[in-house]
Formats: sequence, structure tokens, C-alpha cells
Amino acid sequence: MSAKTNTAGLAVRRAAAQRLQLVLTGAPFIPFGAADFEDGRERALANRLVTTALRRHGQINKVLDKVLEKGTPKRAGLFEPAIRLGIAQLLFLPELGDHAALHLAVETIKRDRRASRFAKLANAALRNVQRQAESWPLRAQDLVPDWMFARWTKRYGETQALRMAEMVLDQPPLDLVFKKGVLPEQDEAGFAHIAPLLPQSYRLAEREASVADLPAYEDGQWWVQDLSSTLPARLAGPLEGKKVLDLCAAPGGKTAQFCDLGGLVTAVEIEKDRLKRLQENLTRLNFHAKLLEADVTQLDGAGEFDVVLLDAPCSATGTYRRHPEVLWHRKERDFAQRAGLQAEMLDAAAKRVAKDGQLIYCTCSLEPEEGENQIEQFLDRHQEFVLAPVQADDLHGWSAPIDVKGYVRALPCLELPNGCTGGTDGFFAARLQRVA
Ligand SMILES: C[S@@+](CC[C@H](N)C(=O)[O-])C[C@H]1O[C@@H](n2cnc3c(N)ncnc32)[C@H](O)[C@@H]1O
Repeated sequence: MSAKTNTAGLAVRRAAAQRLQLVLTGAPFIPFGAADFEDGRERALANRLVTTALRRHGQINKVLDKVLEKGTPKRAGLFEPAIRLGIAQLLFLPELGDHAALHLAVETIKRDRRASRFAKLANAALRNVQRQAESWPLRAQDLVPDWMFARWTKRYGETQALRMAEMVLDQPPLDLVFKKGVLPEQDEAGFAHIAPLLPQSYRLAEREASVADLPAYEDGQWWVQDLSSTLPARLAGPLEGKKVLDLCAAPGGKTAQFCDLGGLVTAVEIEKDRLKRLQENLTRLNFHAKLLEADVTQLDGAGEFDVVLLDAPCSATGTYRRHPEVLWHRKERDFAQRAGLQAEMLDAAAKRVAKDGQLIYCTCSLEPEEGENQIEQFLDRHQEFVLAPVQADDLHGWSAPIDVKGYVRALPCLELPNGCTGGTDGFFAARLQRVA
């Protein structure tokens, strides 16, 4: 290894350790951008290191339990993130070389004021990992917390739970929604590798450019939206001339769908910056909606919308392939707490639905407290609503995400339309109708 590679390699490991440290203390992972690393290869390496450590977090926990008998030292600065990155390289990125993995992890620790006194410990632990690299028992179920795996098994069965756990290793694909009547140009100048999922939804088989550099971005011909996230708005049916209230709307994937379907859309969002982003997204797409910066639970008005959609804030466990850290940041008790706010929001949303109108509720959660249970409790509180079960026709004949009660329960490991591969985000949606 040349001195130059070594210095650059160390800078990448140090930055990766600092970024991973933030995530270990509860922050979401924000990928490195051009401002962090001008050199694209260094940037890609830093992102790959942190992402691998996060996707493999549960398995690395098990390895750490074995090689650090007394546990991870406390108040030890970059010790924990650096040793995690070292293990991630040794076991899961062998092409980067064992020597680099070990040496650069230990150097990162040596040069950190708080961690340096543990450099020998790190060295011994990483050598131990290296010696036994072939024999660590790396189980798929360890990719998610034990309590969450037990929940998934109870709810979805062991086979699906294992498949879902394995999917934390996958880089999620990029799905685009094209405006009504627009078809992607399928050639080298346009989208050479794109596959249809459902009407208007396409999957990019290869992502070679950043989103803003993809064809026709500036023309506003399409927006990014994972397949399962498009399902709730599809339940509304034709919207020409209908009044639609989109609650918890930013960044606006569903707002765009409603505008595209011809709805007269009012979108509500509590966070100013996110509302601004929503407006920018609509402007690029040349869509128009009335935007309100407001708290859904504090809105005035009653019975004036044909369709109300509530995309409630939730644990977001369904997005774990994009954000593997959600699996480790969540606690089981969180679900019940969030469910209280979701119920309050649902009650507020219900007031705005006109007679015979629809209320669509959705979350990107895999947890029943934020999905099925929420709706069953809502129907107990609100006799003026009934469940309008989702039919395969509502989803253009795709029945895989519809459960026996007529809820949309999209699991990441679902069989996709048109034989597409690559999974989807976890999502729940229910459609209710106001009957009195
Ligand atoms: C799951 S995201 C919505 C995604 C969006 N519907 C889409 O399709 O792009 C939830 C949003 O709800 C917003 N939110 C959270 N609490 C809210 C409240 N009390 N009132 C209004 N918006 C809220 C959050 O700021 C966040 O933007």
C-alpha cells in the first residue's frame, strides 16, 4: 500500500467512522456527497463502508459479542464505529483487503483521542475476526433485532420473515412514476434499462446517474416513487373534478399522483421546509395544488372532500432497505406511542370526508399497531364509516399485496407485477367509505 493510498484510505475510514458514530447515537444516515469527498471513488467507498456496516449491523453485533468479552468500551470515541467498519470489511468486503481493513481501523482508533487507549484491544479483536473469518455463524435472522424478527415471524410466518430479513442486504431499486400519457423513451438517449411495474410505474434496472441527471428530469415528465408507495393513491379511482385532501403531504409523491389524476388537491404539511420541497416538486412537474402549512390535528372544516388521504407519520419500518438504521433505532414500545397520534390524526381526517366520500389511510410500516389494528379501532369509534375492501381491479389486477380483509399489506418480499425483481418498500393502506 503506497503512502498516498494509505493517507487517502485513512481519511475515508475516519470520515466513515465519524458518520457511523452519528448513526449509532440515533441520527439517520446521511450519505456522503460531493461536499464531503470531491473524489467520486473515495465518496463511493465511504458510503459503501457505512452502508455495509449498517446493513450487517445485527450480524456485527453477534461477532462483537464474541470478540469483546467485556463488551464495547464506553466513552471510547471512534472505537465502536471503527471496529464495526473493520469487521464489515473483513467479513463482507474482502475485496478491499484484510490488511487495509485491520490497519486502517486500528489507525483510526489510535488517532482518536478518546479511542486511542483501546487500540491494542481493537487490534486483537480484529485479528481474531480475521483468523475465524470463514467460521462466523452469520444467520439471516440476525440481520434484524431479535424482537423484531419474532414479531415478523408471528405476523407473517418464518419463511417470509427470513426473506424480509435477507432483503436488508439489498440496495433498493429506483422506481419512477411517469405522468399520465407519457411513456419513457426506451433508448440509449433515454431510459435504456427500464421495466414496467404497474401503469405509469417503472423500475430502473440500472441506475447510472443521480436522479436529477436522468433523462427528462427538468421537463417534469416523472417523479421518484417506490411501487408500494403508489398504491394508496391508486385506491381513489378517477378524480377528475373531485376535491382531494392530502394530509401529511411532503415531499409530495401522492400529491403528484392526485394532481395527475385530475383532482382538485389541497395538501397539508406541518414542516415548513418540507412544504417548500413539496412546492418545488410540484413546480418541476407543472402540477398545481393548494398548499397549507398546518397540523392535521388542528384543522377546521367538515365534510367537504370527496377523497381524504392520511399518510401518517409512523415507525417507517417498511423502509428498512433504504434506511437499515430504522431497524435498530426503533423500540417495540414506540409502536403503541405512535399509534396514539395516528388515531388522533385519523379522527381529524375523518371529519373532512363528505358523505359517500373516501378516507384512505396509509403508513410505510410493517407493524399492525400502525396498520390493521389502527383501522379496526377506528371503525369501532366511527360507525359512519365502513371498510371498502381493496380489489385486484383497484391495482390493475395485481392481487399480491391485498390481504383477506381487503387491506393493502405490501411486504418487501412480495411477488411483483410483470416478473420484476428487487422487492418494494413495506406499506399498509386501507380504504374506508363514509356512509352516514
Ligand atoms: C410519511 S411522510 C409523508 C409522505 C408523503 N405523503 C408523500 O407521499 O410524499 C409524513 C409527513 O407527515 C408530516 N407530518 C407529521 N406530523 C404532521 C402533522 N401533525 N400535521 C401535518 N403533517 C405532519 C411530516 O412532516 C412528513 O412530511
